[in-house]
Amino acid sequence: MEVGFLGLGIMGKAMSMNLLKHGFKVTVWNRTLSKCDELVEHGATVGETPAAVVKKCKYTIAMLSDPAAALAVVFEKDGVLDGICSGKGYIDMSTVDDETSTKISEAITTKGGSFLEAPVSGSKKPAEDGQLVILAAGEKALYEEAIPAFDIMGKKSFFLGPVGNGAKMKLVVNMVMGSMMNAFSEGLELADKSGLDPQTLLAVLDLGAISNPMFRLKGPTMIQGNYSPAFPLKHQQKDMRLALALGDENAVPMPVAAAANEAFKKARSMGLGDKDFSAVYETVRQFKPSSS
Ligand SMILES: NC(=O)C1=CN([C@@H]2O[C@H](COP(=O)(O)OP(=O)(O)OC[C@H]3O[C@@H](n4cnc5c(N)ncnc54)[C@H](OP(=O)(O)O)[C@@H]3O)[C@@H](O)[C@H]2O)C=CC1
Ligand SMILES: O=CCCC(=O)O
Repeated sequence: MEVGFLGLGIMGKAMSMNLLKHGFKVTVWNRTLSKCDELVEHGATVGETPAAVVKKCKYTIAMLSDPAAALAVVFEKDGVLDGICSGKGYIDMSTVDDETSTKISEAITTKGGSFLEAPVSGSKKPAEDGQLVILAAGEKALYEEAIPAFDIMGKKSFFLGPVGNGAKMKLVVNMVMGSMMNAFSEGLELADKSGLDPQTLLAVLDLGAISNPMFRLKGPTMIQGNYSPAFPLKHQQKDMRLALALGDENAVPMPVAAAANEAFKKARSMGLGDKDFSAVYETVRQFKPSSS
């Protein structure tokens, strides 16, 4: 099977590499061209523009940073729309809002192509290991055709109905995750400042009702102050912002998520946007009294 892949950041690189390793023919494109090199070493070919990739491949997947990037790659000159036509499928796996996804879907289908949104749960390591959770919505026939690729990239795929439902599900999940990360950061700091060993807190949390993979994975590195990016903080803040907008639209009060968003914004203002989202811990760590 031949697929195109647009966007070779942390996630796109791992996902396209997995497709290559499992025998797919992959044509890649990335705005910063040099990021294609490693994929080429593993057998990928490079398309000069998104349009060139779409013209070459029956199916094209995108994994881009945010709504602005997802829209630019489709609508700008030599973008996806310049290559799409009947018989071709476009699958956007970026985390965006439902309005962005709907705009892209309408443009693709107007030109005769088919569209699926398919954002993912799971980060760098699950992407490398083919263990993502895929939250697809849009054209059911394209979903079924994409299953061989989804089965390589993920451990479970959901089909959630019309375009927008995948984007919304992803934003709800990441809103919960971002709120949890802030509560966890405060807990680590509270343990430390009140004379407890944060490592013991991790052991206690892991044995109780709120044990979860995120605390288990991120706790030890947060205590070390190691924020090597798996999920960049700027993207988590984008997801909180988009989830809060969804809350506005549906009149859902979300005071916890709003506070978490402020903490991520604070972290960005501290220059932590490209660090892992767990670096939000630094927003509570920095307020420790200098005498302590
Ligand atoms: N990292 C994670 O754990 C997860 C991330 N996600 C989501 O997946 C998406 C990608 O995340 P991730 O790989 O971490 O992000 P990265 O920041 O590592 O990569 C972003 C990609 O988007 C491209 N890009 C940004 N702006 C533009 C633009 N204007 N035009 C064209 N290309 C652009 C970048 O190109 P360039 O290299 O040129 O900058 C790069 O390929 C995001 O929506 C994120 O929220 C979802 C699940 C987990
Ligand atoms: O969008 C990023 C999600 C990260 C994760 O699910 O671990």
